[in-house]
Amino acid sequence: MITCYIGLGGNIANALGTPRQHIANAIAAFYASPHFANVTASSLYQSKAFGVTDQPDFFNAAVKADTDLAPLALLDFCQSLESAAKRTRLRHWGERSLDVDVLLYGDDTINHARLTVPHEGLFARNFVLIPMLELDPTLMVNGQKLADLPTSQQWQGLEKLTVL
Ligand SMILES: Nc1ncnc2c1ncn2[C@@H]1O[C@H](COP(=O)(O)OP(=O)(O)OP(=O)(O)O)[C@@H](O)[C@H]1O
Ligand SMILES: Nc1nc2c(c(=O)[nH]1)N=C(CO)CN2
Repeated sequence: MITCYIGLGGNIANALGTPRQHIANAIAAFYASPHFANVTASSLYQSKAFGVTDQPDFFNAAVKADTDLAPLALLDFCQSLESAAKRTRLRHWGERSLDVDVLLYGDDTINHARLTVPHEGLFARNFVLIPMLELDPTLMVNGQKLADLPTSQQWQGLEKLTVL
């Protein structure tokens, strides 16, 4: 079993539910699947949209779990959750009903056409870092203690998150 971190996000409702419901359903799927053990989920966070800013606030959360899935099978599982939420995605970095990303897969570095791990932008996105740190305040990635990042340059200019 490998410990993985998954990032969840979304900011628009569709016929199947609100972004909060989509995230809650996705978290429930990790608890329900036989491929995951020791599942823990962060709080839900709300933040201003990062990148493309003329869109509704995002909801984000993270999941930590031990998995027996290989990396690409884990990505398939994440994408099946997006499909189950009938993912709506309007533009690059734009509105979406549900985004499910593989953030970390053990200590592995993966550079595959379909999968980059650690997830690109992980270090620069507070809506990813803060939920991950809630799950493990001592988390290290590539020799970098994530808890040190909020004081770094990359933290500047990002909106403070609200715990719901
Ligand atoms: N760590 C990762 N987690 C999830 N998807 C990844 C990862 N690394 C690469 N990908 C690839 O990224 C592709 C696009 O993902 P997605 O549609 O969520 O785009 P995005 O990064 O959210 O940006 P966009 O705004 O263009 O949608 C996926 O098809 C997947 O193969
Ligand atoms: N706050 C926040 N902003 C975003 C997010 C997100 O999940 N949270 N996802 C995006 C597209 O991947 C673009 N901007």
